[in-house]
Amino acid sequence: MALTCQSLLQAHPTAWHSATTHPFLTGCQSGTLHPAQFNTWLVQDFLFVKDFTRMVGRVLGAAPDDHIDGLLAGLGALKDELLWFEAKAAERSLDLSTSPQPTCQRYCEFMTGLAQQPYAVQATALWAIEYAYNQGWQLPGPMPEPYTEFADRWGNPGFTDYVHLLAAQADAALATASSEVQAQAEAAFLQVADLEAAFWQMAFTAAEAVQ
Ligand SMILES: Cc1ncc(C[n+]2csc(CCO)c2C)c(N)n1
Repeated sequence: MALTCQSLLQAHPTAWHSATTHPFLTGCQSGTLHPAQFNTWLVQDFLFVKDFTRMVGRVLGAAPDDHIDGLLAGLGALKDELLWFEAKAAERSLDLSTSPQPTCQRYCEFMTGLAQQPYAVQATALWAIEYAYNQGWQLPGPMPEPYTEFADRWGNPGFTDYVHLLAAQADAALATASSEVQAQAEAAFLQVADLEAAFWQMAFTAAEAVQ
């Protein structure tokens, strides 16, 4: 039977739980997160999203005809996303021209390496990266200010629909993939889960020194 996004979630509940639940997110919800922790995340995630945009461009280059529309819509939304990150950073007087931390760097290198993988693997990783935020920002429950807009941005019905589309596209590609490619897709899913958990941890601890 072909691998699907749903079967990946069912096979790896612990890894996915670590990717989508973290004291960083519950700290936003309870109001106990230190601003330095949030600001570290904001700056590093801007750097991440810039590289993610390049990755989506490469996925588009590998996509079958009937996946182009959906990926183009995602790329269009990323233009607004990057401007929004810049506005949020300006509100907080944060300098975005900083270096990526090692964990962010590692995640960006993973995304660069995906270009060498078959489209089914790229589509699976793209879905997992987006779904991690779609779930992670919603799971703690309603977010108080100043985090409400962050949770709404990735929890709103339009973004949730987009993530469902990405899952359908990944499932379609996996349906005709060899067992070797399916195994590569599973490995990529687990790498995304690990990198997501590490990214939260990076923001949560990196700021301790300046608290
Ligand atoms: C570490 C990290 N992982 C996943 C995302 C999710 N994500 C990447 S780009 C984007 C905008 C819409 O496509 C979203 C929600 C993130 N931001 N940061």
